[in-house]
Parts: sequence; C-alpha cells; structure tokens
Amino acid sequence: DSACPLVDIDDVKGKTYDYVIVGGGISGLVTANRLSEDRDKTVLIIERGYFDDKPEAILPYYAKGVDESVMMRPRSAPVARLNNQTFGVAVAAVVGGGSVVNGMNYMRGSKADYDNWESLGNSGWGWQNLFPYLRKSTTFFPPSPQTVTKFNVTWDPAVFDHGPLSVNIDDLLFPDLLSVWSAWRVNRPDVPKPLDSSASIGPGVYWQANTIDPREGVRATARRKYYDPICARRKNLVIVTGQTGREILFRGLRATGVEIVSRGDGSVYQVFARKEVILAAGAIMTPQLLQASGIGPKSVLTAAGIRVKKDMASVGANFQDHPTAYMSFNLSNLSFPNPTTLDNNATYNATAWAQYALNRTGPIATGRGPAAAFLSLTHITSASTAQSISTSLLAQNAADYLPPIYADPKLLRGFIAQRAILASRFTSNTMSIAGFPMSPSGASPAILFKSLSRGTVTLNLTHPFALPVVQYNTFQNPIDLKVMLAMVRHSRNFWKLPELAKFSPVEVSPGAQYVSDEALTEALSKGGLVPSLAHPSGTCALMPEELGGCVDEKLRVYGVKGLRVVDASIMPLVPGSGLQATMYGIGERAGEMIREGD
Ligand SMILES: Cc1cc2nc3c(=O)[nH]c(=O)nc-3n(C[C@H](O)[C@H](O)[C@H](O)COP(=O)(O)OP(=O)(O)OC[C@H]3O[C@@H](n4cnc5c(N)ncnc54)[C@H](O)[C@@H]3O)c2cc1C
Repeated sequence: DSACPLVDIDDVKGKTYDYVIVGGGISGLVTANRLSEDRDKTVLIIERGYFDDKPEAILPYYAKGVDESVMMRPRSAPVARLNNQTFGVAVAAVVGGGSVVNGMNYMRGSKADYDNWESLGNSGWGWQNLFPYLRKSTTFFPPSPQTVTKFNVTWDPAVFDHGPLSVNIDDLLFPDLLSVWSAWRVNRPDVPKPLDSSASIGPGVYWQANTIDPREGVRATARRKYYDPICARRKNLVIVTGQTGREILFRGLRATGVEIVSRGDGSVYQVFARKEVILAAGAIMTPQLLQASGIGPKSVLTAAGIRVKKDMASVGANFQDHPTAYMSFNLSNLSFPNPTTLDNNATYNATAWAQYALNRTGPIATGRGPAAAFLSLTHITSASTAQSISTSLLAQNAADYLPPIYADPKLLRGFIAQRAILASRFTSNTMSIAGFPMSPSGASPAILFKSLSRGTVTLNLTHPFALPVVQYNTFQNPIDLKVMLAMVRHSRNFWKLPELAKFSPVEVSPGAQYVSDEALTEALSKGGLVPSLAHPSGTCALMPEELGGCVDEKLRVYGVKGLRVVDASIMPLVPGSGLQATMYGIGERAGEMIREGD
C-alpha cells in the first residue's frame, strides 16, 4: 500500500504548486488528502522527516515508549517553578508526525472545550460545527462480544462514521481493570453513563479508543490512513521528505512560496505556491517558521535581525500543554495477566509475540490505556472550593502571572477573555480539568488539562533557523499548582478506597511522606512532574485579532495574504483530552474549507 513513488527533490525545485503545505504530520496529511481530491489542484507537502517503516512505527506494542530516532528534542528553557529543570520537548519529525510516535489514545474534548473556542469570538468553531469533522475522520471497531459483555464496554456508534482513521477499543482488557473501573465510579452519581470518550459528553469516567487498525493489528497513523491509500493514484499530490521549510517567501505581504533547506546536503532551494502556503509544522515549529519569516513580535524579530513584515505578539505566545504528575503506586495481588506481565513473564512474552506473528492479535496489537477518568474541578475538590478558586482567579491581576510578552494589550485582553470562560467552567461541571488514565498497574498519572499559565515559543535569537526556545512557564500562575495538589490528593484518596484494598496500594511517587502543600510541592517540583504530555498547542491562536489572535475563522494569518495555519498552533484553549482526535477533525475541516475557496 505504501508503494508510492519517492519524489526526487530535483523534480520539485523551483516549481509552482497550487498549495504548498509545510509539515506532513496529522494536520498536513489530512488537509493534503482533502485538497487533492480536486484533481485540478496540485499540492506539495514539505516534510522534515522521512518515511519510517520500522516496527516501532507500526506495532502498537511500541507505543509504550517513544522512538527517539524520529524525534527532534529541543531542550526547553529552565522551568523556574520546577526547580529550574529543563525538559526535552517532544517534536516528531517523520511522515505522519505525532501519529507515528504518540500514545495512540484517541479522545475528543468535551463539548465545552470546543464551545469555549466559539465563546472567544470564533464563530463556527463550537462543538456543533466541529463535530461532523471529528466524526467524518473515523471508523470505529469495538472489542469482541465476549469482552464487551465481560467488561460492559459501552460506546455510541453515532459519533463515528466510515472515515479513513480506524479507532478501536482493545479486545484484551486486564481482569483487574474491572476493580479500578468500578472504584472510579464509586460515589459518583453525577458522572454520566459511561461511554467512549469520543462522545464529548463532559466530565465522567469513560472507555477510550486507540488509533489502531485491529484488522491488521497495526498503529493507525495519518500516513497509513490519509496518505498511503491515495498516493499512487493522485498524481497531483507530491511529498518531499528530509526537507525543512525554513522561510516563507513573500511578494509584498502575499505568501508566494517556501524556502527549503535539505537535511541531506544542506542545499537551499525554493518552491512556489500559486494559491496558498499552508503551515502544518506543529505548535512548536510553526511559530518558529512564522517568526523566521518576519511575522511575529517586533521585539523578538528585531533582536534576531529579521525584517518585520507583520508585528504580531501572538506568534509564539499563548503556549499551552498538559503538565502531568507521574504518580505511581506499588500494587500487590494483581491478577494474571496484567499490564506488567508482558515485560515480567518470559513465557507470556514469547506467546504474545508468537500470537502476533500468527494473526496480528493479542498483547502486541494492544493499546496502552482503555479507560480514563475525566474530572471537573468540582469533582476533585468540592463545589465551594471550586467556587473560591474561580473567584480568586478572577480577582488576580492577570499580568502578574503571565510572561513579559503579555505587556501587549491585545494579548492581555485575549487572556482575560479566556480566563473569564475558564473561571465560569470551573464551577459548572461541564469541562474536565483533570485526567486520570486508568491502568491496573499502579501507574497513575494526574494530568492538568486547564493551565492558566502561558508559555512562549521564540526564535533562537543568534541562530534564527535553529530549533526555537521553548518556555513552559509551568505553574507561573499559582492556581495551577493549587489545582495540581488537589489532583494529587484526589488520586491518593482514590487508591485508599476499600474497593482497591485488595491491591494494598503503596504510594511510590511522589511518596506518601509528603503531606503538606510545601512538602508535596517540593517533591513534585524536583521530579515526577513534567510540564508537558507532548500536547503543545495555542502558539498561533484562532481568535479575533483584537484579542491577540493569530489566525481568523478561516485559519488565515492576520495581516498577510495566501497564508494559513492548520496545526495544533491554532487551538486557542487546549482541550481536556489528547490532541490527535481534534487534529484529525481540524485537518478535515481545513481541507474542505480551503478546497471550497472559503
Ligand atoms: C510522544 C507523543 C505522544 C503523544 N500521545 C498522544 C496520545 O496518546 N493521544 C493524543 O491524542 N495525542 C497524543 N500526542 C499528540 C498528537 O500526536 C499531536 O497533538 C498531533 O500530532 C499534532 O498534530 P499537528 O498536525 O499539529 O503536528 P504533527 O503531527 O506533529 O506534525 C508536524 C509535522 O511537521 C513537520 N515539520 C516541523 N517543522 C517543519 C519544517 N520547518 N519543515 C518541514 N516539516 C516540518 C514534522 O516533522 C511533523 O511531521 C502525542 C504526541 C507525541 C509527540
């Protein structure tokens, strides 16, 4: 299926295409697929990475780790409130982008997450408008009837379609999952009927799908599902690999093409866009490319010696991710098999690989986490605490807890608009603020979905074409820490439930000895807490320009012509979920919108 002709760079140099897309990750490949449905239009994708056919890119088993050979890992700037640690920033560089290396969890945000986008002044970007595209991208594969019955797995078939991306719920569910699952549902009359998280219902305890094709037992990637099946037939779609788009070319303020540097020999050449240049390089690299091309904060561009084409503070601001406390517990008396059996039991391991070789099923064809609790602030604290957090948030002088770029009045106005929406959601039980993936192994991450702190992505001032400077600014806003501490305590209390006593859970990280706010904060800030779950977003936000937006409702970059952004940079507020489901939906929508000349 991947017998697609590899295009030589010499065939592309100096040529003109209708659309030039920078980045062949999720959004780039989905957009390209839909654009090239019109055979009269030519589409070129420029991708920094290469096609990767290693087992790591194909077997679901390998999602337990990340194949570093296809990653760029810019080192973040020190994070002041995490003991000045620096962190490797997860940026995929491979055809298929994040979909080739990610954890394969397929989850959509809740309705509220997308409605928040619309409330920021982005008409047509609420759940109702986005849902058809989320749905359109997917085909759902349930587990076997036996598994469905034994675990009472539930989902709503109406939220899936017959789209290119196969998503499944694993057939292999570990027996102890039943205990953990029912413990999450104890004392939770307010949590809605469990479904699959793709139903976007809001806070609750849900099954969650994986981007796996169970018919072949392989990871379902943007490449495998949106590129391989069409590449041989669509002569109007071309991808060049190992090529980095380093500067957008302009005639006046109209984008006319891209300057490219070849990873192989460093040669530099140009390609041209008759209609549009489309950025799909992801939330870390797109703002870098915009800034390197003269679109970004004047202060940064001037300091880097770049001529300002459009002074825009929003490029690289509003950076959000999901800080995560990797809590863990030692569990005893686990049933057989459990999530650790594959690594600990040689016989089971050998049988699993044999089963995979025979018919592509079993543990090697299985995803990582079939279920998670998505909780609101009122769930993890109480209605009155949530109210007081919301009130104290609104009472803050916003600029006190934001990076210096927010001296820009539009950016500050935009943040204050975001804050008003989040503060009201904090008390409403419509939006998940914390995620707790569920595994009967003792691994118990606590994911903060709704940071109020904002990071930045900025050019390396002395080497503008090098990897950018990533400032997470985790916990700059003290409310984030307050919520994270509440989440850690919530998780501790969870593992003390009588329903889980048979496992005799013992907290290993951060460690039960850390009790006070101060002790817990110190322990977390020295280790176990990371600023990112590889969900960078927001760095060229879809918002009105007077609120510090970067792209308009048609994803066009403000102030210039012929230039759009379609990747995770556009999310004005990060959803309470992994990002890939939303990125497939945005790619679908962008492709249709651009094709129809909107
Ligand atoms: C390790 C990891 C685990 C994750 N786990 C999950 C998960 O379990 N569930 C979930 O929902 N989400 C997960 N995600 C997030 C999800 O995969 C991303 O949000 C999603 O891929 C973003 O899509 P995108 O189109 O914005 O960017 P990407 O998919 O990252 O695509 C960007 C592409 O642009 C290319 N590129 C960058 N710069 C240039 C340039 N200058 N020139 C040419 N090409 C360029 C890159 O090589 C890449 O292929 C994970 C991500 C990672 C990295």
